[in-house]
Amino acid sequence: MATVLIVGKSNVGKSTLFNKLIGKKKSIVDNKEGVTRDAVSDRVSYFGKSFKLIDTCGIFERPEDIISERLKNLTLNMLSEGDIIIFVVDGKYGLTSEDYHLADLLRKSNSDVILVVNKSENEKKVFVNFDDFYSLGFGEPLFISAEQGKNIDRLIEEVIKRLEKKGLKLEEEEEKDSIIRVALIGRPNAGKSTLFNGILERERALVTPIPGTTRDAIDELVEINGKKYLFIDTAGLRRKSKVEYKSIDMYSNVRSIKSIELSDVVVFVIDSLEGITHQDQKIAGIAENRGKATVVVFNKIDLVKNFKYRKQEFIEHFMERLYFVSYSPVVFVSAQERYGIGKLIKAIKEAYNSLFYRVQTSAVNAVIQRMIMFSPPPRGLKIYYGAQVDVKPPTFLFFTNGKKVPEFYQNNIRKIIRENIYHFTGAPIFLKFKNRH
Ligand SMILES: Nc1nc2c(ncn2[C@@H]2O[C@H](COP(=O)(O)OP(=O)(O)OP(=O)(O)O)[C@@H](O)[C@H]2O)c(=O)[nH]1
Ligand SMILES: Nc1nc2c(ncn2[C@@H]2O[C@H](COP(=O)(O)OP(=O)(O)OP(=O)(O)O)[C@@H](O)[C@H]2O)c(=O)[nH]1
Repeated sequence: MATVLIVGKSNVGKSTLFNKLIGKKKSIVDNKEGVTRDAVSDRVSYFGKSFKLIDTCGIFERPEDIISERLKNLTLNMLSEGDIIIFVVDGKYGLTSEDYHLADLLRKSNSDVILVVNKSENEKKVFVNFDDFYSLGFGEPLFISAEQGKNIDRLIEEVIKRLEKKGLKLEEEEEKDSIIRVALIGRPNAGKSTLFNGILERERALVTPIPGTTRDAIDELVEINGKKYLFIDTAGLRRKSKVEYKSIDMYSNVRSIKSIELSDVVVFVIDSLEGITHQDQKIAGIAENRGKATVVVFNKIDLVKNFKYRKQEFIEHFMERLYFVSYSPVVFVSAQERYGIGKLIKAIKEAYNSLFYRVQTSAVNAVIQRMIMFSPPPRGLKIYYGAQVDVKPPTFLFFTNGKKVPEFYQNNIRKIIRENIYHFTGAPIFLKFKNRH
């Protein structure tokens, strides 16, 4: 993967910039000098393109400081690893000998350098030192404010332009790993244990128990047809001693939410005789919110009289109560009679694959343009173009004129994507909007 390093003396805002570029909080930001101790690395994703970003530890001027010396050597070794170096200087306090020293090193190492003047929210102040920045010898500097997000997109675009000019491939690969993490969630007595045991038995699965993240949780790695599934928090499910675990907290919010967080696919087990409750709705909402794939299981269909003729009723019940995850596959099962289990496994796999599916930018824009024509956005709102920018969950970014996009129109966009490009069965679609200017 193409690699970009952030280099600069202490306290110029490297960690702040790193966080801004990756969009998460990862390195520690502190206004004491030398707080960033180790190099941190992560991926920057931008319109389906990505590169690896490394926040280097600071280079310090005092050779008598042993730790700093070690860090300095580390950084020097790293310079050779970077395809591009983002050299950060401080626009608020201007240049010091450290910056010139570092510039020398960078020139000697033949690195491709983008000079970035951070803390440039106050342009007047910056302009006092304008010539100084040129004198570093890296051409025209880019003035940014990591803290306020100013010119961050321009910086990313410049990085991408230069990386591509070097012939480096930036198209994102799928980041699927080989294990599908599954949580079985449902009210007490819905039949989760019976279902889990049914899966193990019916699929003649290979099972490896793994201690989970909470003290009394057990995750189990199950291999079905050569594919690995990690079932999250099966402590209450496997060999249930009814007295020990019965009902107490398998549906307590905290425990369910924890399981949801750890999983890729959430399987909602519903007792067909009881139907979907308010609690089920709440938990499904949480799963959707966290970007998890969902599968809905109506269990105990052996107890439903005339089930064959009543299937549609259940579907309608699902659409009414769980309309916000209406993209989920619905599977009818009798855990006790081991019926429907193969279909359930297929649905889990499909939902998981949807999480990672990527559609083409041209397709997104074609359908969005049509949508704008036939069902125009509310007055004052303009949507220009967009692209899928991420997976897990599939996330789309649209450029607008900055007007708020109402919820109903966002739902229209999702619907249009599902109906005309890819259905993303089981996966939520996240939307982001950005002012073009
Ligand atoms: N005014 C202003 N301050 C900033 C900006 N970016 C970062 N800072 C501040 O500068 C200080 C240093 O930021 P860091 O991101 O920790 O700097 P660093 O280069 O990683 O520092 P070391 O850990 O010492 O290497 C913090 O107090 C930040 O809040 C900016 O764009 N404008
Ligand atoms: N008839 C019928 N009974 C079922 C089915 N699935 C589960 N049951 C019964 O429903 C009861 C509850 O099943 P469990 O598997 O213990 O349910 P659970 O969701 O694990 O329950 P908690 O541990 O309380 O959360 C048991 O008596 C099961 O035998 C089914 O498909 N059909």
